[in-house]
Amino acid sequence: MYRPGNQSIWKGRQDPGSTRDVWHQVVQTADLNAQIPDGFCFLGFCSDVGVKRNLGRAGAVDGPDAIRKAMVNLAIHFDENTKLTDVGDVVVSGDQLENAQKELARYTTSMIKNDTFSILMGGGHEISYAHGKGVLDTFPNEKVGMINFDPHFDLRAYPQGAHSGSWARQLFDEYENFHYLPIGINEAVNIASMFEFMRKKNQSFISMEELLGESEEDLLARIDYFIDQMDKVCVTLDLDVFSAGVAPGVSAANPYGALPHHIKPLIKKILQSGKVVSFDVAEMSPEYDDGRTAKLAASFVYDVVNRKTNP
Ligand SMILES: N=CN[C@@H](CCC(=O)O)C(=O)O
Ligand SMILES: [Mn+2]
Repeated sequence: MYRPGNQSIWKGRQDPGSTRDVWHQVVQTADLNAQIPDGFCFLGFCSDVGVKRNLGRAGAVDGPDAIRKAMVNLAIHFDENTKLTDVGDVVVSGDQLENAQKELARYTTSMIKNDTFSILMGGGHEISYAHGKGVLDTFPNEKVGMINFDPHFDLRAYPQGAHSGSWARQLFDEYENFHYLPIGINEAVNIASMFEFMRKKNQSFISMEELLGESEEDLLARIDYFIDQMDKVCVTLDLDVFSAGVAPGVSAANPYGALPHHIKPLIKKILQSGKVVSFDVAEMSPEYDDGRTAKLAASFVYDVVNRKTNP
């Protein structure tokens, strides 16, 4: 079920005389069924059905509003030509995850076709099946690469339906033009058959050891190598790639994770490739947060908007 953007959430700090300093002063709201706005659109996916099906900790259903609230006071460092629009949420009705994923994919396709940059906000990582499907349906004859910042491959089987740990497997199963670069893979939390799956599909990955230990230059060379072979790229940031110390508000809190400075320069460089059509941030779970994780998620939304606008 879709619901349009709600202007009442976009309020925050208001310094005397200030009219255009912070995001809540410029973010508009819209109904995607009436018009697809230009610029950047924020679309939430209110779901933790996939997390529950994957036996994770529930709570991500309220993730989109938590991220929005952390975005309201972000500083404006772009000009009047940059439009930011909150286009609301796709909400899972009951257990109807697959229907909601199809709906989110359709809206994503519509936005990309309009040349609108979609920033999708989860919600469990099942958001990325919908995100990937939306991109792949838009470009059926092009090589589409998804870069996933995540300790998990998310290549699990899904005999009882889609879930938060199956989305990449589903995209491989359904699309021959899907290509995948996971970054931050922790061997300890991925079963051996997933490494074998990646080998058979001829896909590479960057481990957590490499993410934390290799030079930025070497990491960027590996990422560039992947992007060079793709026609279009989309990015998903699973907040559980971060250390639990900086991102407690997720289902699978990470004892061996990255810090923001490991990932920020990589995402900035990926955005500079000019091939990125959309971005999602997944697994925001306010239930376990004290505000830290939502602010971290918002800081990446900030980077996406600013690096796309001032590369
Ligand atoms: N999106 C999450 N996927 C992980 C969850 C791991 C966990 O709950 O501990 C996975 O299935 O591996
Ligand atoms: Mn994960």
